[in-house]
Amino acid sequence: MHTESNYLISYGKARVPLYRVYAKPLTNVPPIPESAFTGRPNILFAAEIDTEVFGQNFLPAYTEGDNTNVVATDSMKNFILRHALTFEGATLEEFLDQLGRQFLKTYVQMERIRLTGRELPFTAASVPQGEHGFGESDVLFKRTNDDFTQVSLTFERADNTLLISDHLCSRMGLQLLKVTGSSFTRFVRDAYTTLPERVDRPLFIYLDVAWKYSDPAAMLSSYVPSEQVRDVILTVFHEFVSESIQHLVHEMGQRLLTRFPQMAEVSFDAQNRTRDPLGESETDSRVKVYSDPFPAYGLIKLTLTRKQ
Ligand SMILES: O=c1[nH]c(=O)c2[nH]c(=O)[nH]c2[nH]1
Repeated sequence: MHTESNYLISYGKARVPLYRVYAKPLTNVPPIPESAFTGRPNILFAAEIDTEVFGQNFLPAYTEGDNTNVVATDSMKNFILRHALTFEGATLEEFLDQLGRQFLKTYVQMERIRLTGRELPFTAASVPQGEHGFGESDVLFKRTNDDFTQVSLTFERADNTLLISDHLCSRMGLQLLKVTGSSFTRFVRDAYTTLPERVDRPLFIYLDVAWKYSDPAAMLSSYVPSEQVRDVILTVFHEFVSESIQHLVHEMGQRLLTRFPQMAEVSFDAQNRTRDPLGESETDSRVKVYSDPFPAYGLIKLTLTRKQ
């Protein structure tokens, strides 16, 4: 006996790691004033891929133990790795676009699929180059815990074609500390307020930024590299004297919408990780020491959508 229920179900494989070597270099990226980034060699193309299958036709697997419409998640892992070998593109967006279409073409059992890719960041080692000083190795790469690209694409069937029904591109995990040139003053003061007004504070933020294209096809034809998005964020933070994180992310969002006309929307998740001042030099007021604050952190969000 089962109680009559509504079901929301999905299944898939999470965090399939792949390390593809000698992928196609990314070249001819149009330069922007805030960034030196115009491409990358892709000697090492490393990412983690998640698959999530949605629909109702595999509900019998849950309710009756009938796996007729279930694709083993182990096969999904093999499918991803096999296609990584033949991938001829240069971006995570292209890889997920091809992979999503191939999944739905191969498996009629899948109604809708969401693929998420997270770059595993590596940087080329800096090595001596004879008389030319130091330069980037073309064989040795160093795994970093740096910020990274993340892309999520959802594919579904429509009549006889496949379409991207949702997408989100992002740069995740930025951790930025600006030592001077940020303030936070004139906020509500009452019996609960202990925070002093700070005209100049060392602003430390954790930041994720995400964007959507007006037309998802522009992801391939008019690609926005997350490295350039990161560099726009760094430039704005460097230049702008903000009154708050709210003020800062708004300025970043406006600059991104101006710089990239193909973006329809940009959104931010910012955490305030500013440290508490613990000491100041008596001889040089620029010299200060900070330490960890109370462990809870401020959370600031913003979504900017281009007006039609
Ligand atoms: O930039 C900030 N925004 C806030 O909303 C806030 N609140 C707070 O205590 N410190 C800060 N800093």
